[in-house]
Amino acid sequence: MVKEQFKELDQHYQQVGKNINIKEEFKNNANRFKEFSVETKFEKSGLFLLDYSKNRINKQTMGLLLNLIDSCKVEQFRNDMFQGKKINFTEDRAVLHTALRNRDPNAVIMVDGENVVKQVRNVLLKMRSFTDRVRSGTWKGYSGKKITDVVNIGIGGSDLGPVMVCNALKPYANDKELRVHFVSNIDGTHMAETFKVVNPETTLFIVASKTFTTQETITNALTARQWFLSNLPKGTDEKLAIAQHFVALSTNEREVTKFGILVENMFEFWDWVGGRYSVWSAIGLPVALYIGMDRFEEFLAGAYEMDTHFLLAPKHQNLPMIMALMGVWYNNFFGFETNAILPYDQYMNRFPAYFQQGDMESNGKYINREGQSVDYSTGPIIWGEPGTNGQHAFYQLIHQGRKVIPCDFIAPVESQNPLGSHHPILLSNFFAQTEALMMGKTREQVEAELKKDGVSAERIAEIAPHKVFQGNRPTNSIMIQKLTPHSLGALVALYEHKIFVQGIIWNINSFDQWGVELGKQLAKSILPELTTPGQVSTHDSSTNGLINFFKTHSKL
Ligand SMILES: O=P(O)(O)OC[C@H]1O[C@@](O)(CO)[C@@H](O)[C@@H]1O
Repeated sequence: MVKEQFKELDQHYQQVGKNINIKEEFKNNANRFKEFSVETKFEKSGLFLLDYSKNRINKQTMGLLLNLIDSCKVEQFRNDMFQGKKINFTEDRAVLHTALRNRDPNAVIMVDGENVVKQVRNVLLKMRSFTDRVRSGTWKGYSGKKITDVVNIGIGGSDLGPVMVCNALKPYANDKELRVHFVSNIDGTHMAETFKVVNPETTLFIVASKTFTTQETITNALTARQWFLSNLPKGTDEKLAIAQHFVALSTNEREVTKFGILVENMFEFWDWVGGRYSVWSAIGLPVALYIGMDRFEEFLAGAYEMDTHFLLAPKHQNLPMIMALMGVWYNNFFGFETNAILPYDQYMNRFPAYFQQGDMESNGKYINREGQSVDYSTGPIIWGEPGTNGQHAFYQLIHQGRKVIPCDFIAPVESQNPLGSHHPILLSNFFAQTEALMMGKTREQVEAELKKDGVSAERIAEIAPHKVFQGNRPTNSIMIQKLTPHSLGALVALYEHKIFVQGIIWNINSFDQWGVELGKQLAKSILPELTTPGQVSTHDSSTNGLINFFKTHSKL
């Protein structure tokens, strides 16, 4: 049964859509690029070009896809989100990561009778004062030395965002002055390797956890505190030392205090900030420490520009809506189940990973807003690596595999490191890959090339089929002027709103994450079994077998 709003599109897909050949579409329409691309210039985030012409669409397709925006009431839900309505209905929460970056001095966004914008701005002021003190050396460690290293202890949205942004905005930092390190995995290696490279005297630990109950984070934080205290010179005031070297980012003051971090060293955020949407909040403190508060606020401002675009741009020129509709077209009609994000910028090396959580934790669901199981596909599998590296790893499958992978190619016009001919070479690959994926290479072209190279007819007959590229492989190309705090903020917000639009079209709640609970629950019951004597028989034979293999051979 096709979702009611998909009916017309499904007809179009069956009659026309599934046979669209992009190369043919270009041949028959010299204006195709113009008609299926959006170029916009943001005041601060600069130029943005979305070229979606290399997709399996024609004008009729786009018209029908755009109808989904109306038939699924996307704009109504969007306005509800921005206004603080509790659209996260399973947790009875508003969804207001947009409030965190709202730059309108007169903004009023009410949640439970409070103007949340005031709270947001108070925390930003506190972050600014703190980062200024740490970066200037006014904030000292227990031995009177300035902070040289920040260790952010967090996982999921309390890690991936700061990691991605610090990597992407490294040109705006000064590693000689202040380095940031990230510990997320409960695997002791993560903490142990970090201890090797930081000096407790000059290290600031940030315990980042929205709930302040996440097992990995609290365990890592306790280990860090123990390591820190064990390195304190005899007679040092431990409470004072903790106060100088540990801060918390959380919504949970009670647990923060219980851990031993002073309330004045806690940077708060709120339950209407989803973990995977929290980099704009106090969770962004490591970013602000690394690149400075001014740059962090530029990052916020870039996102605010994209928010405004999302609110005001007509749907046929609305970047998040178009990106979302391309994804729905492939996910729900072609059955292409993954989406590769391929940034041609080494600084964006953690961008795909960031949106693995952002997208898959938002839309990896099967129950709709009415509590029923849906019978259509929802969130895609998100993956990707920077270009050109991916070309030497998985592009074989993207070009000639049986699975079609819709890809987002992203590149800056300007490099942060204009070294020799590197950037033109990088961009020549960026341009070539989407052309090759779309055009392919016919058998005739392959044979003509081989013949020209003097290859024997017999060898041509043998090798030619392997060198044919079917083409018609869909891609989006996004070009920005340069990777800056502004443009990165806008780009991240673009993807956030793409995810939002798809979730509304799929009629699911993109803002809870009940699916992460069962594993945690079972892990909690297994943990004590690993250290109590004797064999385990409380599980299925596989889990019992695995646990007992571990217990037999472990030195624990
Ligand atoms: O910030 P915290 O509360 O420690 O949660 C960390 C991460 O854990 C989750 O899997 C939820 O449990 C992600 O949604 C979240 O970003």
